[in-house]
Amino acid sequence: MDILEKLRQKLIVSCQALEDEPLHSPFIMSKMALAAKQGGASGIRANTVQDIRAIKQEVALPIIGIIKKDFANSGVFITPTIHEVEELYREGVDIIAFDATGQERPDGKSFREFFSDIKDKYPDQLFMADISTLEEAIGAEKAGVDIVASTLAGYTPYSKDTVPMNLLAELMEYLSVPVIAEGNFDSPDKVNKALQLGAHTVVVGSAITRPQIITEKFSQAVWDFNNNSTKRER
Ligand SMILES: CC(=O)N[C@H](C=O)[C@@H](O)[C@H](O)[C@H](O)COP(=O)(O)O
Repeated sequence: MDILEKLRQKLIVSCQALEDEPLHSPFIMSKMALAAKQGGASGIRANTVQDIRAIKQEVALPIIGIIKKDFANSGVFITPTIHEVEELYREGVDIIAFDATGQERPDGKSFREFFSDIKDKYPDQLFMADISTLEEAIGAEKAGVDIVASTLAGYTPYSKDTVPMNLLAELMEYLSVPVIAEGNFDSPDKVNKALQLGAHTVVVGSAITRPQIITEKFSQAVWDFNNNSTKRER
């Protein structure tokens, strides 16, 4: 069975912790991946060759690989240039994901130029386009990507007000390639709704693998309680 078929209507868990996050460590990400697998995940999304290598030692699940890299001259940070694609290809991942937004890229190329370079070089690799608008999604599909994902909805300056679920509904209407729901699908209800809308699969990250963000939600509940004037004293 091919990878896309294996992932159809399944859960993918994103196991990522950047350098400034408490769980930053390939070892910890590999254990997160194991926990995700035990909880029923069918795939893992991971950042950096080091994390991917550690995760492969721990679980035999399909991997969506990315390399995040910041450039001073560009807002594009998910697998931004052909160099990161080369690193991921050399390591070997089932799907390589990258920024397919309309933002200026660090190498000065348009998305189309970037994609045609990597497709020419690696014709058999599966490629996933992380987009933030319907227009970018249509452009990515036309360019020939294998998968489109809503990952960057809300993260580009011009998509700040986008509700990922609404964008997903639009993507389902206009695209023919498989669409992955990713980015703030942070509850079981939203995962269910995304699948009902026709998402090929759903990627969940922070709500499972970023404990500092999970804790914030509980802290907020405590803060709300303490700042509520109808609070009952005992
Ligand atoms: C914008 C950005 O940097 N997104 C990243 C993409 O790889 C990850 O940090 C997210 O955790 C991932 O997309 C899953 O989304 P969420 O954590 O909302 O379930």
